[in-house]
Amino acid sequence: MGILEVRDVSKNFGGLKALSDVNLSVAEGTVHAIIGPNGAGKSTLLNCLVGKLIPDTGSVSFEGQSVLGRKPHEINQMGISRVFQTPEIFGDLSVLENMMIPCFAKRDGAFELNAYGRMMADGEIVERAEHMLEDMNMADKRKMHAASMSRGDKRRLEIGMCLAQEPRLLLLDEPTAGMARADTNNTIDLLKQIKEDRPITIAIIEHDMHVVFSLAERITVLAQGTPLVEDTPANIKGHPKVREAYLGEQSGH
Ligand SMILES: Nc1ncnc2c1ncn2[C@@H]1O[C@H](COP(=O)(O)OP(=O)(O)OP(=O)(O)O)[C@@H](O)[C@H]1O
Repeated sequence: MGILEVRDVSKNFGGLKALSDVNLSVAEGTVHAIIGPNGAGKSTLLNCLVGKLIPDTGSVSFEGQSVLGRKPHEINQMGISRVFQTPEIFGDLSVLENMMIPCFAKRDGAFELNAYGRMMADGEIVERAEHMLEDMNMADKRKMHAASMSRGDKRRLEIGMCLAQEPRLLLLDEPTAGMARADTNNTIDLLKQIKEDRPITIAIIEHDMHVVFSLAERITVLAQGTPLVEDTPANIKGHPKVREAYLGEQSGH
């Protein structure tokens, strides 16, 4: 059984079948990519995993426990962390202050704005955040305003903030969307490093095939709300059904 098990999940929006009978098993410790043309249902599926949407039918379980009916923050506490398409960082705070927030939340269960002063004076949290920034190769940027960093560094910080919560499953929603090639390659290297250093499982939605084939060990291709095929990258590359449903549409992106 995988660390994440999706069984017969369907989701309709009015008359539109966004997902129909989706089955997906993500093996522990792997990088599993979910690809597919625009409108295939990738984001809808991801939203069903993190509690932002509730499937009409089917089940979703993480480490054998159902996530359905739980709120996003409860699912996060179960060990699933999600990195959004647009970096979710606090632009007005420094890089170090940003990193301190998930470190504080991990230790104390939650972060509230009125805890800010207490957090700033907390040596253990400062130390933990500095350690995480070193891990992310960002120690030299600790005093920078988060808003003033490049898109690639913002993404690096955000991924680090997710890792500070020590998730066992990291969900990435198009982590390189809108990035220049150099930032994309840095993000690929960072994710490879994270994978090497930690016993973590990664599920990634991505349009950029360079990113997918650089990272993924398994690939599920979604088309019109249904998994078309799941296989290794080598087999997906040459699969006629995939070429027809997806790779043929690459020029549209
Ligand atoms: N909240 C919603 N209300 C109505 N329809 C929706 C909603 N969210 C998604 N859809 C529809 O469901 C289908 C699947 O959308 P989804 O965003 O999951 O696809 P996707 O594979 O993530 O696409 P993209 O690659 O463009 O992000 C699409 O037809 C979309 O228009």
